[in-house]
Amino acid sequence: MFKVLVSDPLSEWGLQKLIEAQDVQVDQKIGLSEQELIETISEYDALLVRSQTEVTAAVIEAATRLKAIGRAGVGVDNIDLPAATQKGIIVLNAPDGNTISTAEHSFAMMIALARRIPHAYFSMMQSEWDRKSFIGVELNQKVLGIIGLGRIGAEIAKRAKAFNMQVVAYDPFLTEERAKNLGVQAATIDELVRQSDFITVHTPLTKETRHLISSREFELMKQGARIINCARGGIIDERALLEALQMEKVAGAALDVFEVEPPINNPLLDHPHVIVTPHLGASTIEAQENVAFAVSEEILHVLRNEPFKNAVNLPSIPLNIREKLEPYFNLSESLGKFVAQTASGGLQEARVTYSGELTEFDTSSLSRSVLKGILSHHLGAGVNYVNAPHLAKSRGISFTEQKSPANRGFTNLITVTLKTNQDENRIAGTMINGYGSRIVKLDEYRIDIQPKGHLILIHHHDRPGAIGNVGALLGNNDINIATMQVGRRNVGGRAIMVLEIDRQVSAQVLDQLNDLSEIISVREIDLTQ
Ligand SMILES: NC(=O)C1=CN([C@@H]2O[C@H](COP(=O)(O)OP(=O)(O)OC[C@H]3O[C@@H](n4cnc5c(N)ncnc54)[C@H](O)[C@@H]3O)[C@@H](O)[C@H]2O)C=CC1
Ligand SMILES: O=C(O)C(=O)COP(=O)(O)O
Repeated sequence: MFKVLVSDPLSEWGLQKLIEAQDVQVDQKIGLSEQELIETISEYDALLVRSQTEVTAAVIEAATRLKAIGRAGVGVDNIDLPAATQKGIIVLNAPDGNTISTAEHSFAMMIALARRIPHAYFSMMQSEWDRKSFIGVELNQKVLGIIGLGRIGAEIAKRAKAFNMQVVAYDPFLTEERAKNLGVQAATIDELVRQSDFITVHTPLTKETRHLISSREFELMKQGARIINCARGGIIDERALLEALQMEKVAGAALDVFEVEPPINNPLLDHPHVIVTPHLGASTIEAQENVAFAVSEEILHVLRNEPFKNAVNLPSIPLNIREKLEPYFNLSESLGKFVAQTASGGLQEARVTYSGELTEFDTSSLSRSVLKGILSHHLGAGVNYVNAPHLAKSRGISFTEQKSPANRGFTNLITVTLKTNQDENRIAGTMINGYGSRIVKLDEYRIDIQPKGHLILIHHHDRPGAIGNVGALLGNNDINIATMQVGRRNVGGRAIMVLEIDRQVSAQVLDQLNDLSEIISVREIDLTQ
């Protein structure tokens, strides 16, 4: 039974799939302190949060069985991603579910700011009828600067066009084609800041975007510009914003998010030209159902070892590519496991080479599988797709991937070379239509074996009787040989045998094999897990 902890308020409807799953127990414990979370997290296989729960390094450290953290929303800045990645915990989000709600909220904030609706409402609540103090401005024909033209930014752009605004956008990943399709003018951040009457930010909060709008940018702005932040507190420098408001450089600001939430003693809240909401961008019935449903599904997939899509600490693979690569995952991992078991000494370098049709794809996910296979031989079950690159790096193992046009007669080929401080070993495998995966090369020897089960790899001298002696010895020890492959380069030279056997052999039998004449070395290869 998997145990899932929900530590922020999530839509009950959205959670249904998880609650109804026979193999899952869901506990909802809302508003836990960091200490309480640390004390309880070791019971859980998955944790589901929104933006309130701070999933700190200390929480992750205490999470001994956690496989996944699900974020019912977009921003994952409340989760210590490096700590999760290092521990091999998959962090998932629900990036599409709250786009429209947040875009609509940003637009609502822009209009409320332009027409001073909250101030007018507050005045009427004081029994006033003041029609002079709340003169606003139109959006019509104004320039809207959008910083971060992702999902939400793009929805804002569409709506702004309907209001007859001229839209300029800054996003380092904005292509000319996308700008054209959305009818926006691409600009640098300085150009955007200089031209815009309204500026709205829609980037994630990262090292690069922290204080993206600060004193320098406020100085460049048009007199009387208006600012909207419904993305993350900290993208706009709050101190610089307050100064710009006090100097009347900025005519108003609409804020849904703050550097510290909830904001305590934040002077911006007392400024007459600031309007605020308590991080409500995603707070609609629709968005909450969407994100809770999406993240519940993803958590179920991770727990049940099924494919999932929205991991933020794993490279994302488009569905059509994933379908093409799917058959290669087991092969890649088995090649890694196999070659690691043939090596002696400390690992130094691993290289994966893709040939044939595989050169057309982004194969980084397959490389992760190879690396997982290699490292799991040494480091056990703690290695997974998420932390394998980190573990290799932290142990000084260099890991490279390359593509080679030479396919050596195979329509696809994955070759793994593993270098240690004592030797270098190479293995190659392929997928054959209708036959599945095969290991086709070990160092310089051509072979043909299925990468599965218990295997014995023997290096020997190619002399009469060598193979018979091995067969007899295993037979005498009641070990059945399912298949056997022999490879040699020249008659009477060095050769290899790969035997598939029905069960694990004892160390004693391996020693006896080693002692047979003509045998150079014996290795047991376990590909059962
Ligand atoms: N107030 C709320 O309740 C909500 C806030 N958000 C916030 O909105 C942000 C945006 O969400 P989406 O549009 O769904 O994400 P997205 O990933 O689709 O878009 C983010 C865009 O920012 C761009 N970007 C990254 N670094 C940049 C930089 N230095 N300068 C300019 N652009 C940069 C990216 O290229 C991307 O196009 C989220 O990261 C989240 O923090 C999201 C949902 C609800
Ligand atoms: O999805 C996001 O990034 C949000 O900021 C929404 O936050 P929330 O889930 O409403 O706490």
